[in-house]
Parts: sequence; structure tokens; C-alpha cells
Amino acid sequence: MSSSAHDTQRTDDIGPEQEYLDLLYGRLAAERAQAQDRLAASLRETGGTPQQRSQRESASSLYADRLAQLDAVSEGLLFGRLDLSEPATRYIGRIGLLAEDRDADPLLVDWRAPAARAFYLATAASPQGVRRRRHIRTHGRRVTGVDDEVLDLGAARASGAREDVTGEAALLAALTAARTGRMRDIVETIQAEQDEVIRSPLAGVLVVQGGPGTGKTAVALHRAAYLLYTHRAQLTRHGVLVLGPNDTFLRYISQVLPSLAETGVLLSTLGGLFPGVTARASEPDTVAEIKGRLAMTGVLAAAVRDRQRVADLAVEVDGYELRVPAERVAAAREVARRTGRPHNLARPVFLTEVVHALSEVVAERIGADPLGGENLLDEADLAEIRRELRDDPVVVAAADELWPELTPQELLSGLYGAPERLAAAGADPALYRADDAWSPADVPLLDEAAELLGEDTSAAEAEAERRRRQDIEYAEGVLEIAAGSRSYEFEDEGEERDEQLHATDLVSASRFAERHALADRRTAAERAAADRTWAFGHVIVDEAQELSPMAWRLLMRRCPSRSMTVVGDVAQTSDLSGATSWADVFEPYVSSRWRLTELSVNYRTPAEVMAVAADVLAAIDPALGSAPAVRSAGVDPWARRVAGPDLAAEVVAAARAEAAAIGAGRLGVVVPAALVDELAPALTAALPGVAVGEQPDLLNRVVLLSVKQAKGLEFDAVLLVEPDRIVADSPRGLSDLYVAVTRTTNRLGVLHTAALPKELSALETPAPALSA
Ligand SMILES: Nc1ncnc2c1ncn2[C@@H]1O[C@H](COP(=O)(O)OP(=O)(O)OP(=O)(O)O)[C@@H](O)[C@H]1O
Repeated sequence: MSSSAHDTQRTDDIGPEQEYLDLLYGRLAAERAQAQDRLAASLRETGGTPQQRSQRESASSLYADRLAQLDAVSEGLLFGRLDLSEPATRYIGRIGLLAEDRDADPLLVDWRAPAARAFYLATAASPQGVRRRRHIRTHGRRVTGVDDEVLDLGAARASGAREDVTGEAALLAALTAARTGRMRDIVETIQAEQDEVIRSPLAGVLVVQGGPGTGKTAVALHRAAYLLYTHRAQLTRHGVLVLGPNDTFLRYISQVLPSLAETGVLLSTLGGLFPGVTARASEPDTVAEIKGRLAMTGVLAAAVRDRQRVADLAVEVDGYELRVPAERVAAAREVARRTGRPHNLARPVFLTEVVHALSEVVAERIGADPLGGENLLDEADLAEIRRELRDDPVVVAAADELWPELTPQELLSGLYGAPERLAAAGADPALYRADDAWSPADVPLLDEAAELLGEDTSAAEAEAERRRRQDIEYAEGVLEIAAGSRSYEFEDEGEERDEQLHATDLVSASRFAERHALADRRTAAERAAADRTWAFGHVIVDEAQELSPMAWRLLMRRCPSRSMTVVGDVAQTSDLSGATSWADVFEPYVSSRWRLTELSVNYRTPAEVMAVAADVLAAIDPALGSAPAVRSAGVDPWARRVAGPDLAAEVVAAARAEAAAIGAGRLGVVVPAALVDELAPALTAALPGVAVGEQPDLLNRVVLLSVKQAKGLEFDAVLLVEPDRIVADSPRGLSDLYVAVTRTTNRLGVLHTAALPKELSALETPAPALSA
């Protein structure tokens, strides 16, 4: 792709655009000052009815949000201008700014507003009322350049400009810029097919299938920003979840939404979706695959039933042994199970039944008529006996032995740690594990267990009530102190004194406690992160092909509205329990009511590398077509065979050369998982700033990582080591190889000690087209 006459860079237009940018920054500062004043005023106000208080709180959070928004866009505030045939001019930016005279046209149109859409969609063939589209490049508050496209079909044809790409020069600049280790937003150069996905309606399941580098991640994040803008009230209340494959990836994408002035989105991995558990342990892929099977629902249900035991129950109460036979315990269990309640909620029923049985034994012992008549105890006596038994810790402990209250963690570690429990639940013995380290594949199982066990919230409710009383007592104390200190503390401070007089004279302790109780100021995203049962307003899943059926089950529970955006590539699936067909994933939940859309252009990987990747893709599935690259890098990928003992030294030498070739960019050294530890010492000793480890820091210039870790990431250069082992390491090894070769934005080099996998044979003899 090259810049054309149709797409011109103009220097004489910088001055006027700079003036406009100055005007916008002036307006931004004024809006900021206004929001700050309003926030301060609303924070100063106190008192009023609960309704007034809550109105004030929402106003405060509105002003605080606006302030955060205005601060977030100080970089790259303005990036586009449309000259319309009406005639009129429209400036497009990261947020909208109104003129001081609110009736006048807005000074800046938010990129998500309908009025901005032509910026992304207008082409020479379909100009949508646009005469000229201008990309305005800025650095800080300075305009550094403008690129114009005149949307005139004749001119476009004459110049040979591409019609499938908008803002060619700006796009090219974005794509060839050195990577930084953090993904950047693409708001200035969103392409038409991406815009379509971003602005797709909120409802329903939207699946976005696309090859590597087609912008799936970028589009998913911009869609989150768009949906929050368009459905602000609804989505701020319920929250938006963005699910990514691992923590390194989440850090990689973490700047995109803040740079679009959106922060209320929960970014999480599957391992982070069970509050209170950090699930990062690794485990064999085969074990994770078993855990991901839908059959685990049956296993867990059986595991729960297995914890509801039947045996003779014997307790010593008041020096006497009371015994309930196993048959009676079995009957109690049956009554509790028949309630259909989850395990922990059915437990009180079981306890009641057991206590009933015990009370009969007691009644028999102390109330039996020695003359053989009716029992001497009446119903009130029996009720009293039952109450005492129920409160007796010995009785409760004995019942717990048979029907214990369980947390999901207790159920699961109890199951994994005992071969006999695994057998009783019909589970694969491979799930046996001695420690308690949770892996991401455990999270959907913990969630399933939580559903099966239910939570007895009565203790938590009692605790909440206790806290409320404590707060009131505390408030009473505060009021007393305030009353005492009034006379001397605020003598000369009229306003504050008034405020104190109100507090002590007019407000009861309970109202005071209520007013000063910490309001839940957390955002929906923060509250959602702490709440296992949170129902999100929208769920966005990236690298969705990797999720297991059990993981989908969890996600569907978190998204009862089924308002979801799912992006992925079934050709890149590496997890054994991942998906190879979207229909298989969604049909069980929404039957055929999901929409599939495809992204068709690869923005990341250059044509030279895609020529190699195409052979790998064909080996995965000949029916899959690869997305064509939007540009060439002008560098041929290379492969070099080296002797086994020299591998580490060769990797160091090649890494050094590649790092030098990319200047300020980033180099990814992608190796088979087993080689990471082996190569790390040599590489870190020889090159400064090499990142390696479970969560390597991508800001480093050189990163050593496995394919699994490299998923979703990109580097200016990729050095791929021992590709044959990557293929051999997993049944999905070819998909891993496909992921590895498509991580580069520019250069690809391969080092191998064994023969190259045949899918990379294009690297042995450079293809004629490339060597030309
Ligand atoms: N319209 C665009 N303008 C500028 N850059 C873009 C555009 N679309 C995509 N890109 C860039 O292309 C690269 C690849 O995008 P992204 O990571 O979203 O692709 P992906 O489809 O998720 O890839 P993969 O499946 O391989 O992980 C990123 O650097 C992204 O910023």
C-alpha cells in the first residue's frame, strides 16, 4: 500500500488547524474548570433527604466521570475533519465538545456519534456527502501534519488509490510505527468493516471471526467504548466485562479504553472470575481439557451427592448416648434432597430431620411411661427438647459429618485430593491432585460448584445487622463528642459551626449513621469483580476460540441477557478444549440466534510473512482462507538451520541482530514452552532488558516467551525457535505454529536444529515472487 496523489500531505494547512486545536484546548480547559467547580460544590453540600443525598451522589459521580474523561483525552483530542458538500465542516475527536453557545454546532464530534460515521465509511465510490476527509496528526497540543483524501471518484481512479481502505496514509503510519509493548487505540483509522462490527446493535450474540491481525482485539475494545457511549445508563449500571486469555495480554490491552476515556469496564481472565480465588497454576493440557468438558457438570453433581452420607449417627448428650440408625438418617437425607434446594440450603432441612429423630430417642428415654401408657411428654416439651438439641454443638457437629456445609473450594479440593471420591463421582482419575493450587480450568468448576452448593446467607445477613447497630452506636458517640466540642472548636467558623449545629440538633443517631455510612461508590465494574453472581450488561470475549464448554457455561451465567461480542479465530485454537466451530459453542445456549461476521484484512502481518503462514493454515484446514495482508514489509522472512549444541549461542546472536534491525521496536523470541527456561539464562546475560517469566513485561525491548504466552500479542520482529517442537508438542501444534508466525508486524526469522516442518518449506527456498 502506498500513499497516493489522492491522499495528499499538506503543510500549508497546519496553521489553521493549529488555531482550531488551540480553540479546542481552550474549550476543554473551560469545561474542565466548570466540572471541577460543580464537583466541589456538590461535595460541599450535606444534609437533605435520602433521595436528595442520592441525587447529589450521582451528580458528584457524573462530574467526577466527566473530569476523568476530559483528562484522559488531552493527548490526541482531535484527529479528523470532514468537509461536507452541504457545505459544512465537522471536526472529529476522542470526545465531543460543545461550543459555549450550546445552540451553535458542536466544536468537536465524538467519534462514536452518528455524525462522525462518515469519517470511517465514506469512500470515493460512496462519499456519503463528504467532499474531503482530513486526518490531522498531532503531538501533544501541536498539529504536526494533515493528510487529505478528496472523495472524488475520478481523481481516485486516476491516482490508483485503494478503495477498500480509508485514510491510507494515516493507516500506513499507524501500522508501520514501532510497537511499544502496549496496544494503541485505532480510533483515527477504523476501517469500514471494523466500523460495522463496532456499531453493531447491543442485543444478542455477535461472533466476529477473523484471521490473525485483522483487528479483532482492537475492534472488541472500540466496541466496548461505543456501546458505553450509546447505552451509557444501562451499561454503567450493569457493567461490561472484557475477557482476555491471560494477565500479560490484559496488560497489553490495558491502555486502549482509558485512551478512549472509558474506564468502567472490567478486564479479566477466566482465572479471575471467581472472587477470592487467584487461579494461575499451570497444569497439563490434557487435564485442563478434561476439566473443560461439559460432562463435569454431572461429575460435580455426583461429588456433591457423595458428600451427603448415610451412617449411624451417635452423640453424647447430658451423659447419655443417643443413636439414630442409618435407615433413619437415609430417610432424613431423602427429605432434604427432595426439597430440590442446593446442598448448603438443604442442609438445615437435614438437620431438622436428624434433630427430630434424636428428640424421639430422648423422649423415649425420659418420657416413657413406666406403666406402659402414652409418653408423658407433651408437644411443648418435645419442641423444647428439639430446640436444645439443635443448639447443641455436639449434635450439629455430628450432623455435619454426614451433610457438611461446603464451600466450592472445599468441595473441589476434597474431590481432587481423594481417589475414592473421584471414583464415586465418576471422574477421570487424572484429576487427582495433592495441592490446592487453582488453575484457570478450575474456575468454571468452582462456579458450577457454587451453584450446586448454594450459599447460606443467614450468617452474612446477621453480620450486616450487627454492623449496622455498631454504626449507630458509633454515631451516637460522635454526636456526643460533637455536642461537647461545639462550644470551643468552631467559635469563629460560621459556616462549619452551622453544619455542626444541624448535625447535633436535628439528626438522630441512626440517621447520622446512615448519612455517614460509606456509600458504595465503587463502579459497576468494581462491584462486579467482587460478586460471583453479577449479571453483566454486555460481555466481550477475546481469543474466544480457547474457551472450553465449561467456561462458556460460566459466561452465559454471567450474561443472562445474552448480549455478547465474541471475537476469535477457530484456526488459532490451541487449547485442547477450545472451539473449532462457533455453531457448536452457541447452539446450546441461543440455538441459531447468533450473528456471524468476518473481518477480512490482515493489518498486522506483512504479505511476505502471510505467504508463509498460508501454508500452515492450509495444513490446519484447507477450507480456511487467510485474510490478505494490507501491506508488504519489504523484508523477506528467513530460516537458518543450526547445530544442536549451538542453539543458545545462535539464538543470542540472531536476537541481537534482529533487535538492532528494528531500532526502537520490540522483539519477541517465541520458543517451545520447554525451551523457555533453557534459553533464558543465555539471552538475559547477553542482551540488556530481556523480559521472561510467567508474566513477562512487554515494555521490555526483547521478550522471551512460549506460543501460549504470545497469543494475541505482536512484535516488530519475531524470532521463532525450533518450530518442529512447537508442532510436536500438542495435538493443536499446527495452530500454535500459525499463531507464532503471525505475531510479527515486520520481520520473521526462524532458527531450527531439526528439519523445518514441511509447512514452513517456503522458507527454505524463497518463493520466486518474494526474491524478485
Ligand atoms: N483500522 C486499523 N487502524 C490501525 N491499526 C489497526 C487497525 N486495525 C488493526 N490494526 C492494528 O493491527 C494489529 C492487529 O490488531 P489486533 O491485535 O486487534 O488483531 P487480532 O485480529 O486480534 O489478531 P490475533 O488474532 O492475531 O491476535 C494491531 O496493532 C492493531 O492496532
